[in-house]
Amino acid sequence: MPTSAPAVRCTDVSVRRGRVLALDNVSVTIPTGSITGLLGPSGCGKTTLLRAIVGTQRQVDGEVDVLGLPAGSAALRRQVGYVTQSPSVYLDLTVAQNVRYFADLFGTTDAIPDAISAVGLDERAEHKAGDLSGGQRSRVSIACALVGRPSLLILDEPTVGLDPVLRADLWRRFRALADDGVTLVVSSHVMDEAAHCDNLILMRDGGLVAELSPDDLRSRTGETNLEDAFLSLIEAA
Ligand SMILES: Nc1ncnc2c1ncn2[C@@H]1O[C@H](COP(=O)(O)OP(=O)(O)OP(=O)(O)O)[C@@H](O)[C@H]1O
Repeated sequence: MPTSAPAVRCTDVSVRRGRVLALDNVSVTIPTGSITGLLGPSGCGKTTLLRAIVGTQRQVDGEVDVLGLPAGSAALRRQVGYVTQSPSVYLDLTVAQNVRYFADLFGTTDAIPDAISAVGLDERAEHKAGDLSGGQRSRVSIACALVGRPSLLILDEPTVGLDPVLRADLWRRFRALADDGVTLVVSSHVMDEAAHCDNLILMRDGGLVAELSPDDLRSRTGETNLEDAFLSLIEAA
């Protein structure tokens, strides 16, 4: 189990977006070198919490510390990778050119082959992103984040729209990254993805429901199925 300082510590974080209290006094700790799943129904505040951690969310009340610095600090730009929900890739560039573009920004061109391999796109490296499937484009986005060799990788619903084989493959790759010491935070609204995570942050209506491991979730609720366990936790709240 990781013993170092947490990668992220959120303390009493609240965010209002328009008329909605998107985050309501949320405090969570994300351990280093592990996979943390951020789970909860659509609209519960997952993206807002990820944005607060990355430092792109405006008007955050409370404290968000990332790798020992306030979220959004300039020194974190090279250490935090963020993959947003919709793949942001240049469709007229090849996979390799997309990844190279980010590698040039980070000064890490030597990391290009590894980043492409890590998402299983070696054979597509010279294909235009516009000719790829939606799931493959998502993986190009992930490669663009990986090429900067981030210590903290934030992935917002990276497996949406992927078939079960690709999803399993991507989770294997996330595990390999965590084994290499990278901290991953992965959001999903599909509870069965929780089984791939070391720690879970469960949210509902902008609030924290629980912060625990999948095993603790099962034993606390007496449910083996994680979806049932989440529902049982909500009903008990
Ligand atoms: N730009 C915005 N202006 C006003 N309200 C917003 C804005 N973006 C999000 N919200 C609201 O904030 C709340 C939290 O949204 P958020 O995107 O964080 O949820 P989410 O859990 O990531 O949802 P999903 O799983 O559907 O992506 C929702 O009620 C949403 O309607």
